[in-house]
Amino acid sequence: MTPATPLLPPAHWRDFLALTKPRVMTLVVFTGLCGMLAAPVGVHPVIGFTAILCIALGAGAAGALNQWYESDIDAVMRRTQKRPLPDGRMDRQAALHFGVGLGAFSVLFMGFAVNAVAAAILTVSILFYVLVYTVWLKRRTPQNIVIGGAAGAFPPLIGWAAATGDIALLPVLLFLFVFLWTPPHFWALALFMKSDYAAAGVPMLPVVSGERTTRTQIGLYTIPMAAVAILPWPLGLTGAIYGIAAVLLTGWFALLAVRVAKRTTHADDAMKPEKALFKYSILYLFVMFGALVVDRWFA
Ligand code: HEM
Ligand SMILES: CC(C)=CCC/C(C)=C/CC/C(C)=C/COP(=O)(O)OP(=O)(O)O
Repeated sequence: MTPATPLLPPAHWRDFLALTKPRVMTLVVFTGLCGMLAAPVGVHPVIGFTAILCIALGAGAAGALNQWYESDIDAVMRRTQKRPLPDGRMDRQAALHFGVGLGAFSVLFMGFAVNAVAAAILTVSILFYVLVYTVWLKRRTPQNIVIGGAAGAFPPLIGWAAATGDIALLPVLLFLFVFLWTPPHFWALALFMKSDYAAAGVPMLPVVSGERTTRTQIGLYTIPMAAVAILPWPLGLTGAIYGIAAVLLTGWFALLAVRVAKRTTHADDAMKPEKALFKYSILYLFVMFGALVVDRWFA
């Protein structure tokens, strides 16, 4: 007989906030904002604000549903053990209702207040993160983040669509850029979090195929990522501000990726190259999208 689940008191608002993965989502929302600001048409500030709010709420909902589904894994990994569900600070039903309610609200609000195209892409990204990545692929294949990672690449498209009601070549390139950035971003982290994933039985690339393959794959994905990062400039979609920033920032990314790829065993660096690449990957995406907006507005 299964023991009855003890009734938990209502969770603190901070725990609901933690369910939305606020730190990761800042970059998701920022790329959405930059996608909107890079569009060739002005947006009414209220509509613009609403669109960004909806991306934030939708992404938060996706994060909550992800945590609802995988609290068993989160309970095993040191990095995630203190989350509200594995730590027993929140009732599972509450997390589920919060995620579904917030997700539905974000999509409907986007649809009614902004436009149907933005609402449709937001729906796809939430479903992609929750169903394709979390439920279907994460526990099955080391390609989980390659395919499922597409979810996190949609926000620039959503932001652009919120402004124009349409999609175009530049936001598609931005989608591809984040899509190709995700494997080096995540596998760099997975290299130094390998034992956590192994303990939880999650088939991340370093666990299944080993460190050597992961390092090579990071190097390989960096090549098309770099090409797509710079491409908007020669295509005339951006000016030299973005172009020069892209060349320099991407050059540094490539250098770090080569250091990760070449590393064979553990040397005594101040910081392991994979840790340096992971940290830089976040700063890199922030600055690249910032440079895009500066270029489109001031060039
Ligand atoms: C499937 C794709 C991805 C996976 C599996 C992944 C995984 C992770 C993990 C495990 C962390 C450590 C966070 C933590 O300590 O809880 C992290 C950090 C982070 N990720 Fe990703 N990520 C992915 C895609 C993205 C995307 C698309 C973005 C934004 C565009 C992003 C932005 C960030 C940021 C900003 C952080 C740092 C958070 C902090 O400061 O704690 N990630 N990522
Ligand atoms: C609606 C919308 C724009 C959604 C975007 C959601 C999205 C794909 C965000 C970035 C990806 C992310 C948080 C991965 C965490 O992986 P994980 O879930 O394996 O990490 P964990 O081990 O920390 O739970």
